[in-house]
Amino acid sequence: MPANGSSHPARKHPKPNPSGVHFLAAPRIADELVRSAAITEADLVVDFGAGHGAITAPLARTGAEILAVERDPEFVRKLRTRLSDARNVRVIPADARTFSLPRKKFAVVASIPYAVSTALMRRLLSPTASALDRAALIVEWGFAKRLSATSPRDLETAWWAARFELRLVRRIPARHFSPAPKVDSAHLTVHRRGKPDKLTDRALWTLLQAAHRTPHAPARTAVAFLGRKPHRLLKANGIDPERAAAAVPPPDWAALARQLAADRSLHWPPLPRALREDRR
Ligand SMILES: C[S@@+](CC[C@H](N)C(=O)[O-])C[C@H]1O[C@@H](n2cnc3c(N)ncnc32)[C@H](O)[C@@H]1O
Repeated sequence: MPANGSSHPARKHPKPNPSGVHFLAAPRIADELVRSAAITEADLVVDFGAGHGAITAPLARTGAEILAVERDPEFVRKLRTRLSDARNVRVIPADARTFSLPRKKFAVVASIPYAVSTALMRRLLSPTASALDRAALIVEWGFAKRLSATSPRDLETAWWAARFELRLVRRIPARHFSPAPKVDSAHLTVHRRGKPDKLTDRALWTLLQAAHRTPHAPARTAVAFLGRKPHRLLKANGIDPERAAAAVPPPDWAALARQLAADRSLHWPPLPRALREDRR
């Protein structure tokens, strides 16, 4: 075993790796990842792209029920051998993009393959029916920066950030993976902000859509359609009416949506199907 404590020695020079498989070669980072998700015996946890079990093994030690999802049959075989004593781990040969997500509350702790990051986050964070409670993820650095930005750059990210707290915990240098990828990664945590009712979700989506239709226009123009006094409405909710609509933090739009949803004289269009259920 190499000095870094991994069974997969880190290479000095990145080799071409078209499959995008980068094994975590730092057990300390895997432990931190698991700890940051506060996993207990009561949890159901999915590890997407389990590989050789760098994250599955410390997850197994928490006593939680673990679903280790892996697409590569060779890795599945090795992982089953490695974790044959762990009765709380089920190794599932499946594609993360089509695997049936649990219907009961679950957490995700995983180093997700870069190539499927967006598709997977969309499945986990977009549908109101998603039972995801929290996640601790290793993702590509740029992706983590984009997701955790105070002002999301697009409507989809704003929807995610309004309903989940997306926090960049720290940068993880490429040297901690084997083979080392070209770019650094990040430890990103995800926590559900609460379970809003259906009307609040509909009001939120309508507000975010309006804000991102003309992202640079002042927030007051985004709420003009409501036919209320935009200045007063926004100020009462701690939103600067002159601030660019897309720069208003999504949780502020969510607070406004909660208030507006309580007003039964207002009507909100239904959510698109992709925001109600998982469309694999
Ligand atoms: C970045 S590696 C992480 C491996 C391991 N979790 C670790 O941290 O060392 C990504 C893993 O995801 C697997 N993978 C790639 N695409 C996948 C997909 N669509 N569904 C499931 N697993 C996938 C790869 O085979 C690989 O094992």
